[in-house]
Amino acid sequence: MKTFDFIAIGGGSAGFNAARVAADLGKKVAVVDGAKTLGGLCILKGCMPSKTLLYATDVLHLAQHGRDFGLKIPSARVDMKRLHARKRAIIGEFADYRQQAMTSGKYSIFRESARFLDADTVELADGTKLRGKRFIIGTGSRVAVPPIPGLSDVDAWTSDDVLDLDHVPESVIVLGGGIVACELGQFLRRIGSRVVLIQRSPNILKDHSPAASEVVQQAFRDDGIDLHTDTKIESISRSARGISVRFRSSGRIVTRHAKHLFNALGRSPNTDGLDLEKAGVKLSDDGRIKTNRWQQTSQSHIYAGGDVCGPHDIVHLAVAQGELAARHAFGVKALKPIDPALLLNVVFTDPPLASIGIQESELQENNVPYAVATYPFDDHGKSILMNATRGYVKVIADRKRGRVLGAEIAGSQAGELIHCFSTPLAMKATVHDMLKAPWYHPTLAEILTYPLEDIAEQITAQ
Ligand SMILES: Cc1cc2nc3c(=O)[nH]c(=O)nc-3n(C[C@H](O)[C@H](O)[C@H](O)COP(=O)(O)OP(=O)(O)OC[C@H]3O[C@@H](n4cnc5c(N)ncnc54)[C@H](O)[C@@H]3O)c2cc1C
Ligand SMILES: NC(=O)c1ccc[n+]([C@@H]2O[C@H](COP(=O)([O-])OP(=O)(O)OC[C@H]3O[C@@H](n4cnc5c(N)ncnc54)[C@H](O)[C@@H]3O)[C@@H](O)[C@H]2O)c1
Repeated sequence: MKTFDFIAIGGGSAGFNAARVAADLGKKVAVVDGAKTLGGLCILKGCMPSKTLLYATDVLHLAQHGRDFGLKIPSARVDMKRLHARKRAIIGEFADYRQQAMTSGKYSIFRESARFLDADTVELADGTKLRGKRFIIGTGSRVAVPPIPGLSDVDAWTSDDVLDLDHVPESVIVLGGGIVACELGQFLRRIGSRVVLIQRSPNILKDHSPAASEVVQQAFRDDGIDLHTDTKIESISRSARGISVRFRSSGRIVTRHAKHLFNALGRSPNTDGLDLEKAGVKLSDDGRIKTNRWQQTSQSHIYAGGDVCGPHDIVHLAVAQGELAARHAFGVKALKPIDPALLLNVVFTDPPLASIGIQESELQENNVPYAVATYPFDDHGKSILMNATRGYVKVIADRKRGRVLGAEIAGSQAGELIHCFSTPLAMKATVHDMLKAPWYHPTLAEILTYPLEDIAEQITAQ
């Protein structure tokens, strides 16, 4: 049996980065991954393919609205074969780069799935047994199939299928209103499909404020998406018209038909088949692996990172968790746990949403006084000339000193603009500190000075 200082089970964002750090610390490392293609979700079927496609439909949408800018663009349409080929080429390059890094000899790679025999040993599907002094479990997540009558009987698409389309589907019913449903539902609509989107809660993107969700909801309605919120799906069935979904909405039963069904109802952690009980690794109530602030599971030498433990399926967090776990496992000094007060979230719809830090709902729940100011994009020079007038920016700060606690942006370039707050939040800066910085004119970023100035005035007036 081979023995390693560190074994990463799963070579995605969490496992790969944990293994890289452990190898850099001079440890003997193994990565075990049972996937047909190495690279992990983000590169192969998550962030990168989805953003390649969404960027293309952002360009398409601008071209189709050329008239608004005084341009004559006779027609702009998607060429799905070319878009598909471009996505494959880009993802192929990213995957090659990652695969080279993984097979460079820095650590041993085992292309099999693993399961625990006990807290120190894993067995691979080919029967190989590996002993580890420390482990990280980074096995990721898979699409969930909730118990909705009929859902498991129809051949529903997942995000994997939508990301690999090489034609425009005539019509699609999207189940769910989370990030996957919204990003890819809008993509489908913008390439020309008829899209119905059915969300259970009163708003899509329910992890964001209702006001931010409404900015995207209005854009979806204007795009022609048949949007239904506050619903309860009763049943799904196959019909002569393809797929039919019956759901309750405002006390009425509504039925919608489409050629295809897209299940975007969430993801579940990949814990099945790992025999975690043999290793003594415990799960939380939500089925994810339970970890402490150093990413240790209930067995202190077994760590977990990424979607398998959460609490958020966000790639920079999976990377940070993997790196932290490896450093902690080998006693690197002066480590800091991941700060939940710096949570950063971006939704790549058009317009996009982004938030960082503590949001108003959390402060209200905890009765924490705060100062807040918002400013609309339709009153800002640069966004007006860009015809990007939907939405607003919001800054939240502590009421005494004006320390920035959080920000929310619903509108053009939100995913880029929100990073104006990353360093100030990490450095515990105040609105006054941020106002000392130069802000170039005319830029979109300059809009942020208005809520910052508003809060500075609120504090002076106290
Ligand atoms: C459509 C889509 C778009 C997304 N877009 C974004 C985005 O824009 N930004 C963002 O931050 N996040 C995004 N995400 C989320 C992000 O992709 C994930 O949070 C992240 O990739 C998870 O990384 P991970 O290391 O936990 O898992 P993965 O990258 O999934 O890695 C898990 C690895 O474990 C392997 N494995 C599983 N079981 C076993 C086993 N028993 N033995 C051995 N190996 C095993 C798998 O083969 C896989 O390679 C998106 C997700 C989706 C679905
Ligand atoms: N831009 C990004 O960072 C990005 C992009 C894509 C995915 N992701 C991550 O991937 C993860 C998975 O995303 P997701 O959108 O698949 O899952 P999700 O859990 O975020 O969303 C699922 C949605 O489906 C709804 N839903 C559940 N059951 C329902 C029912 N019976 N009827 C109607 N609606 C129902 C839920 O209310 C929820 O809004 C997320 O955690 C997300 O953070 C991130």
